[in-house]
Amino acid sequence: MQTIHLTSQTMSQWQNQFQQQVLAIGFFDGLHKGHLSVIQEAKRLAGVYEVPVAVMSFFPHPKTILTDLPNSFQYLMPLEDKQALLAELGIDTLFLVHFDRDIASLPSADFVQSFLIGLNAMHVVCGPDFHYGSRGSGCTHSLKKQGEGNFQVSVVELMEYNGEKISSTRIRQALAKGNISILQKLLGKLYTVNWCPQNGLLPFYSLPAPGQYAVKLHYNNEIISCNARVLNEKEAKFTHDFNQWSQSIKIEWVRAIGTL
Ligand SMILES: Cc1cc2nc3c(=O)[nH]c(=O)nc-3n(C[C@H](O)[C@H](O)[C@H](O)COP(=O)(O)O)c2cc1C
Ligand SMILES: Nc1ncnc2c1ncn2[C@@H]1O[C@H](COP(=O)(O)OP(=O)(O)OP(=O)(O)O)[C@@H](O)[C@H]1O
Repeated sequence: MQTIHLTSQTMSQWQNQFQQQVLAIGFFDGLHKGHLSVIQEAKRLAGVYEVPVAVMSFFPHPKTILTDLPNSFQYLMPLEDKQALLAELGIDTLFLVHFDRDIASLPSADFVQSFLIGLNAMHVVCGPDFHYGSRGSGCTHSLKKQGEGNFQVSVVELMEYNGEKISSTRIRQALAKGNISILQKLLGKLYTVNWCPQNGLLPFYSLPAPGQYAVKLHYNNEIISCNARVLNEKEAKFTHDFNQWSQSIKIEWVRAIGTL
């Protein structure tokens, strides 16, 4: 998978540089089940048309740019994990739009013209609540109108769990409550963070609320079950001593087992 970094300043040089493609669009933090249905539909359509499939995502998260508290945003995964998962899913190109105030102030029609039509998108796939353009004014209806004559739009069905939308926000809220059991239902797999034995939690991951948890440590093709005590947003202690390990450890959060 290739990653193409786009900014509002450099966008003009990418116009008409790509062959026709199907494009899934959104931020996609954590790549939960709702995101996967968008991406899989894009992949399916690309197979039908026999064209490449792309994902367009943004970085940093729009909420970090459009708020007074940019550092309080809790990401679920860093860009490298998103890239690795998208590559595994068979995506050909990741268009990564650098989200800044210039992009945020772009009217929805201008965004569609240079970022979607300009990249030769022939079919765009999103969820029913996708928004874009300044003040998030563009929606699935405007996307269809603005794409007319250039691309079609497919809006996948909203994926829910227990009658509520599966969303990155819901996953962040579940983590903040230490509600680990629901994460697997929303993500389709255990929530995972990367941990450096020397420096602790790596950037762009979020720990669950303070408390005790059963976890699985993945290191050098070995899986070790142990317990974790999360002390605060950045610190946790583990019942397995891995201080001598040199590489980062993948930690899967299996279940909550009690308060501190
Ligand atoms: C050109 C453009 C301008 C945007 N401007 C705003 C904005 O002014 N305010 C806002 O809250 N979000 C803005 N967004 C963010 C979108 O509302 C949305 O979060 C983003 O496109 C990712 O879609 P998703 O959240 O559905 O994944 C903008 C997005 C784009 C592409
Ligand atoms: N539950 C869902 N079912 C179907 N599509 C979804 C679902 N959640 C998100 N999408 C779609 O996936 C793409 C990426 O969405 P986005 O990153 O905004 O996810 P989100 O979970 O809604 O995030 P947040 O909670 O941070 O707003 C968008 O096209 C969005 O409409």
